[in-house]
Amino acid sequence: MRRIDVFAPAKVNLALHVTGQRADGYHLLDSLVAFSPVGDGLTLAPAEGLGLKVSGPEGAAVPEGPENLVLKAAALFGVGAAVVLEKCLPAASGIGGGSSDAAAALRGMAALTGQPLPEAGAVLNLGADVPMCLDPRPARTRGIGDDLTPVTLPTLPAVLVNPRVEVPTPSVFKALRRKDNPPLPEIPAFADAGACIAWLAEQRNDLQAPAVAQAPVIAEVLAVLAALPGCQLARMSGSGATCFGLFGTEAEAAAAQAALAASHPGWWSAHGALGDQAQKAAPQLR
Ligand SMILES: C[C@@](CO)(OP(=O)(O)O)[C@H](O)COP(=O)(O)OP(=O)(O)OC[C@H]1O[C@@H](n2ccc(N)nc2=O)[C@H](O)[C@@H]1O
Ligand SMILES: Nc1ncnc2c1ncn2[C@@H]1O[C@H](COP(=O)(O)OP(=O)(O)O)[C@@H](O)[C@H]1O
Repeated sequence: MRRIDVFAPAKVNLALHVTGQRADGYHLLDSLVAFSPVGDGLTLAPAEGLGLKVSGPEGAAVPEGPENLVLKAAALFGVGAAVVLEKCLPAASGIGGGSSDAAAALRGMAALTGQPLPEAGAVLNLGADVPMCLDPRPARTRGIGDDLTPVTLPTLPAVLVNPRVEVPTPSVFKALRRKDNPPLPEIPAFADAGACIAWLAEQRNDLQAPAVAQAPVIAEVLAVLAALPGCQLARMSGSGATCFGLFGTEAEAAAAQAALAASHPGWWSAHGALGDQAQKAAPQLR
């Protein structure tokens, strides 16, 4: 029987500037995103009806019913499928796990059925982060996350850390004081990872301060990351609470993650070079 495997990479907001708010309450963003080789795995097979089984180390935190974004995405194709989600990314953590799962389900269902991907409006309806996760390459994202411009970035060795507190995205946006912050400047062509990190250091995540106010442990995560040998920049992703540290080499990032896992065994962490995961995320027929 045909079976499709699809990888759903974590999304990282390297910078996230909140530049305005629409009449419907959604915020206008100007963000630079890249994708991690760490993520969730989906397997899809033909079936009479639509069904989902969730497994994996982080599976207990996500719903298995129709509210799971994987089922909402798969339902857009109007045919049955048996889907297994291997959940490795912490849920509601600012690295778009649910959005990336939904995007992977769309890629997988298109491969399984031969149908085209749903139109842009239906994809965006699943979540503001789903369009950027559909083709997981570095991009500048504007609008509410749906206006995408591909960018070329050097790969960025990184450590991801989540202190295991959930900060709901709506409450972080609500707590934001200023909604009319300056956008990103023009994104230059970076000579190497060091030049990119130096430029990123001048940018911001405008959601970081309101997230820290709701979950002060995020400040501790940022301080611990910044103190790891070789860490050149520590920042929060999305609406948190996951933070990332950027390093000069993958060996430094791996060593830093090992040290952090030993000193803070209660925190989730992972390492890998942020960049273009489109190839790894392409549906594989088994
Ligand atoms: C903040 C970001 C940055 O990439 O990432 P995460 O923290 O979710 O990873 C995203 O904008 C989140 O995208 P996503 O999680 O898909 O959002 P949605 O489900 O569409 O919206 C959840 C809620 O977040 C708020 N929201 C979301 C996006 C946006 N541009 N403005 C908003 O105000 C709204 O209150 C909305 O009801
Ligand atoms: N497949 C899924 N994975 C994770 N969360 C999901 C999924 N489907 C639905 N959700 C719900 O979506 C919410 C946001 O999850 P997620 O997309 O991981 O957040 P974030 O984008 O902040 O990392 C959670 O509260 C969770 O219950």
